[in-house]
Amino acid sequence: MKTLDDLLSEGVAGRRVLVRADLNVPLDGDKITDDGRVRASVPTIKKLADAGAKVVVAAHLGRPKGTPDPKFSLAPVAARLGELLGTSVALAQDVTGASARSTVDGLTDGAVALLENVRFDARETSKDQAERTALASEYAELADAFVSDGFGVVHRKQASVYDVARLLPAYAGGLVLAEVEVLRKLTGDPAKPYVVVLGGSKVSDKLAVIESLLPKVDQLLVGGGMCFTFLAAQGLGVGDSLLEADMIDTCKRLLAESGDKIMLPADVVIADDFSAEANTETVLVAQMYEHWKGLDIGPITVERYSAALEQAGTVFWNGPMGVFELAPFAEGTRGVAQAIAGSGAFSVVGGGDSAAAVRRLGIAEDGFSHISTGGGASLEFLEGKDLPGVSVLEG
Ligand SMILES: Nc1ncnc2c1ncn2[C@@H]1O[C@H](COP(=O)(O)OP(=O)(O)O)[C@@H](O)[C@H]1O
Ligand SMILES: O=C(OP(=O)(O)O)[C@H](O)COP(=O)(O)O
Repeated sequence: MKTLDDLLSEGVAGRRVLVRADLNVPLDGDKITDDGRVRASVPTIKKLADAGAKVVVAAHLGRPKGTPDPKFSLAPVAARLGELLGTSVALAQDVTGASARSTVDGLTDGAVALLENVRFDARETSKDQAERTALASEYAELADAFVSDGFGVVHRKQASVYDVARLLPAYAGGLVLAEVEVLRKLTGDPAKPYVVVLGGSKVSDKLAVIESLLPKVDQLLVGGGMCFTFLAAQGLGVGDSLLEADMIDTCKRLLAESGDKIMLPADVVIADDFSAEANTETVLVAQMYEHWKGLDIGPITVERYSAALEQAGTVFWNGPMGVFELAPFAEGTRGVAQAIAGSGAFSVVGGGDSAAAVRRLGIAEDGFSHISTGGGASLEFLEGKDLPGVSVLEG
């Protein structure tokens, strides 16, 4: 696999280099609430710019529906990236259209431009390889070389992650290399017990991962939006909580096959609305109300999960335990984060929101051995799955 250092030693002055970064940050309106991913992307971009490249950054934000949507514009990200780089970053108004082409044509050596959200073009995430390749060819026309540095997105077989790497000379960026190196420590011979904590809201993505992860771990602690499909599989009513109904049978089977490894919440914080002003109650999982939503794990659960984490030799955590962005539902995530940070285990936390939660809840970052920018990407790596955005670089 060729790396950023190889590209730099080939010489990049005056060459256009397309960098796929993961700039998918949490926003409150147009305010970035955690800029961790932007910061993590700076070193690679800066090295290229300092070496005189014309740097063209491609990234996604959220999950727009394949068409331009101002809510998902990268404008706030372009501004923040410019502040961190100490230079202005031109934002193209489209992905590969007239604005992108003229923005790239206007770049001087060492300057940086950002394309608009790549997911504004439906071909980016298409299942049809020909469609993705057509878009990838348009990216390839904007650059002479490609650097894959968006670790958080390397598990996606998408045009700006995978297909473009087949059309341009492609190199692994510093962030991708660093993340893979740390995560390898978890796939070798992790110190036991190896405890994985899973939560968050990308339920179907992550339920799919559990099956292959279970044989590798000693204990799986489930919280966040993830837990309700398991609780439903146990025959419990979960009200209006996040539920992946077509995965209930899978969860039943997983509980039957590996129930001793899977820990589920004993109590949850429920609310009559998805809001900080909602009425809330803490109830045992068998007592959830119809039409209320489970938005956090409860204190009994935090205590049990903390006890398991105290014993751990290795911990991997992805996905907040609740809607930590709203104060009434932040305590589960805080409690589990504190338990991991205090455990003394080799600990990795991964995922845009999980990493943001650590910082926002004021948990000391040095309590974790590594804070990864990728949640789903880390999980798929730990599962032993091929990461298309990495293996494509291996040729
Ligand atoms: N019980 C829940 N119901 C709905 N959303 C939840 C729940 N618990 C956590 N979340 C949400 O999950 C989101 C993060 O999920 P995800 O993207 O899977 O994590 P990460 O970015 O760390 O990989 C957060 O915005 C959080 O509010
Ligand atoms: O936020 C991300 O992943 P994560 O929530 O698993 O950390 C990445 O930017 C990938 O986004 P996607 O899951 O919409 O493809």
